[in-house]
Amino acid sequence: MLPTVIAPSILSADFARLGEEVDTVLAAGADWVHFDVMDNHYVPNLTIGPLVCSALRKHGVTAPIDVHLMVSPVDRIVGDFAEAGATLISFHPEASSHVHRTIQLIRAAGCKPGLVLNPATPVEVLDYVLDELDLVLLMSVNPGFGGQAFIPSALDKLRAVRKRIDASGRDIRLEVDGGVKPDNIGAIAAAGADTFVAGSAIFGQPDYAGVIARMRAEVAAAQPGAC
Ligand SMILES: O=C(CO)[C@H](O)[C@H](O)COP(=O)(O)O
Repeated sequence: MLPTVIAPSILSADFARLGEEVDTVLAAGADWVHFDVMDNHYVPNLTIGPLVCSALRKHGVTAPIDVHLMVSPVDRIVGDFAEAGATLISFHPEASSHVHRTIQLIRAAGCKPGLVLNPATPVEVLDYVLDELDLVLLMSVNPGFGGQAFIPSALDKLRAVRKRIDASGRDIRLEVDGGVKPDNIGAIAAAGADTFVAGSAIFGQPDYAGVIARMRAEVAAAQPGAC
């Protein structure tokens, strides 16, 4: 199992103070910045684009920026995010006509590619492309909004994807996103996730460090050896 990554989703941050919010959450122990891009087309919401990613880099953010594209079509925006400083870029197979080509495009742009599975997307979508990926992002809510409840069937799906990743023998991260909280993160970790996105659970509390520490402790208890 790869070391635990806690990736707060800035979707729930105070956008009027975004640079400060990101500095605070990283100082509180977060590993990555999870950057949710919504286009009001693939999902019914509209958020932020490459300009904001680039502004965070100019502000001095050096942590990995984990860009989750909820955008269709996806290919033409990949280069802009790579130039803006994205570290990882994940996309939904439903938003690409040629999934393998989009993965190659992300890697050629110098970023790590990830594929995102919605709650109703079968795990078979990973067939023939898993070995090309650095990350599988499993949605435990339907994409589009923060603050939704974790869909319990995501646990079985995590176990199924974990088996495939282990069988591949490659260091592919298994990330989960949606409704992740201190009181369910242990079960999520036990099901095989190593990378945890949390928006409202972290930014909705005054003590970011306290929430992140509790999350890490729950993961470590569920996955002895994780840190
Ligand atoms: O991608 C997302 C929604 O599409 C968000 O990252 C996700 O829902 C995180 O928010 P929360 O932790 O509040 O559920």
